[in-house]
Amino acid sequence: MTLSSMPSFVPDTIATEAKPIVSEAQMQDAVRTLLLGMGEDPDREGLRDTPKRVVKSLKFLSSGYQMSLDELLNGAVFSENLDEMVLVRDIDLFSSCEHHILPILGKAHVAYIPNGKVIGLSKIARICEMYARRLQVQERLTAQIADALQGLLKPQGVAVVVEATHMCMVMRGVQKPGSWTSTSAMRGAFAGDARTRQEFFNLVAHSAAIR
Ligand SMILES: Nc1nc2c(ncn2[C@@H]2O[C@H](COP(=O)(O)OP(=O)(O)OP(=O)(O)O)[C@@H](O)[C@H]2O)c(=O)[nH]1
Ligand SMILES: [Zn+2]
Repeated sequence: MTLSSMPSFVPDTIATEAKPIVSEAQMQDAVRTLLLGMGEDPDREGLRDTPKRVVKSLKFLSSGYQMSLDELLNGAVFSENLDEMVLVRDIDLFSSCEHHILPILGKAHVAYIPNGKVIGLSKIARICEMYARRLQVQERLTAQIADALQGLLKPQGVAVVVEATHMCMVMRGVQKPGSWTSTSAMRGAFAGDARTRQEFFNLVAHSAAIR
């Protein structure tokens, strides 16, 4: 099964009712335990506020679970009788891999062909951010961005390419700095029409040529 034909296999939001309530203090205690496990002294001056900082940081990096498409969209979908491709490329992405909670750093290129509706350009980047600020695998992040746009705009098609490097493959584990992973999700015309897909890839490649 190709990525483009893969169904979206993870719910858009995580069911809140099933989630245990974990207090900020419990989270900080857990970080303190991790520091002890790392052979550190959590009471030394430099680390005294670290549990608090780490919890704050983790909450930010997972804040995408608290966001909704409706909220971030803020009504910025406009009726337009256009059918030319819109591409926003080189959207910086900072996500966290769900296996190691280490950074995934990269860029997204997102295109769609309208079908009576266009979306505020910044909202495309905001959609990328919402899904990036969750624990992710790159393939799912890519598919979620595509499916969100497909659902919101019912466009003629959506294409998303994500190029990223995974710190879990760079700083640890297999230790391969310089390795980049490309994932794509094609919907509608981009999945069904090779020429449309090619036009998208040409535009994305052009972006690489001018950087
Ligand atoms: N498909 C996919 N795999 C990922 C992603 N991020 C991390 N991984 C992989 O998830 C796998 C987890 O493998 P495990 O063997 O369970 O974990 P590990 O012992 O830490 O593996 P190593 O990274 O090989 O040391 C690794 O191969 C990672 O490279 C991602 O976004 N997509
Ligand atoms: Zn990882």
